[in-house]
Amino acid sequence: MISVTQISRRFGPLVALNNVSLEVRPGEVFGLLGPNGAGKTTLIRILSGVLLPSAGQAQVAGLDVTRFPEQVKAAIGYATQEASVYRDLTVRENLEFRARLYLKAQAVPQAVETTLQRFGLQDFAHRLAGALSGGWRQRLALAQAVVHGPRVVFLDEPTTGLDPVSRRIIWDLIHQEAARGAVVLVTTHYMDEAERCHRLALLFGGQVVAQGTPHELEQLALQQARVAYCETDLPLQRIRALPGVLDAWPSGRGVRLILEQQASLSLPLQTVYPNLEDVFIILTRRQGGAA
Ligand SMILES: Nc1ncnc2c1ncn2[C@@H]1O[C@H](COP(=O)(O)OP(=O)(O)OP(=O)(O)O)[C@@H](O)[C@H]1O
Repeated sequence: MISVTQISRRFGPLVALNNVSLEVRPGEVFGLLGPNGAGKTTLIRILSGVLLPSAGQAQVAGLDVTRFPEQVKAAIGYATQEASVYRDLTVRENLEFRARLYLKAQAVPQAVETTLQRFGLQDFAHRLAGALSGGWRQRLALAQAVVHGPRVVFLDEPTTGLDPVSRRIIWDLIHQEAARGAVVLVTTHYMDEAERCHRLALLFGGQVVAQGTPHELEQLALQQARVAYCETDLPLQRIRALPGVLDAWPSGRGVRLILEQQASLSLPLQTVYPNLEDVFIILTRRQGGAA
C-alpha cells in the first residue's frame, strides 16, 4: 500500500509538489500522468526514501518514508528509464547483481531463474545488456526491479522510446506484477498508455488536478466541456477564435475541438467521446493549460 498525505516539496523558490495526496492499493496499477516538470519523478523519489518532502507524510509498505528510508528502499523495486542496467554485464549478471542486494545468497539462483522465465529472457541470459534492443533492455530493467519480489514497484516512464509492440509487452508485464499482489506506481506522459492503468492521478504544476479510473476522469471532463470532430475548410486560427471554442487542433482530415458545454457553432460537428489527452486538456485548463 502507498499512502500519500499532503506531500509538498520545494527546491528553493520552486514548488515541485504542492499538497499531493493519493493512495495506491495492492494489486493496483496506478498511473501518475503529467507533462515534463509536473513533479512525477520528485514524488517517486520521495516515496523511495531518497528525497525528503518539505511537508506532509507518506507511507510505503506500511513504513513512514521519512523515518524509515532504508527499510523502504528494501521493500520496493524501482526502475527508471536510464535504469540501473549495466551494459557491460550480461542479462543474467544484471539480475544476479540486483538480487544479491536484497536476497540471501542461497535464494538468488532461484529468483534469477524464475525472473528470466517470467520475462522471457532465458534466450538472452548470456547476452550483454548493452547489446540488447531498447525494448529488451526495458524488459530487463523491469525484470531487475522485481527480481526480489518487492511489495511495491515504482516504474518511472518504463516505455519511453519504445515501439507500440514493445510497449504492449511491457504493459502486460506491469499488469502481471499487480496480479501477483504488488502495488505498482507508474509514471508516464503518454496519454494513451495511461488508459492501461486501473487508476490515475493527473499531475500538473506539482498538483493533483484529478484522480480516479480512466472512465471517472472522462466523465469528470465531460461535466466541464465537450469534444467534437469537424471537417471544414475554415483555418485553424479562425476556428480557435470562435465563441465557445476552448481548444482546437488538426486531426486526420479535420479538426478536433474542445467546446464549452453550451457552445453553438455553425459547423458540421460530430460529438466524440473524450480520450485521455482531451481529458488532460480539459482538466488542466483552469491551471493554465497543458505544457
Ligand atoms: N534536485 C532538484 N533541484 C532543483 N529543481 C529540481 C530538482 N529535481 C526536480 N526539480 C524541478 O522540480 C520540477 C519537477 O521535476 P520532476 O523531475 O519531478 O518532473 P517530472 O514530472 O518527473 O518531469 P519529466 O517527465 O520531465 O521527468 C521541475 O521543475 C524540476 O526542474
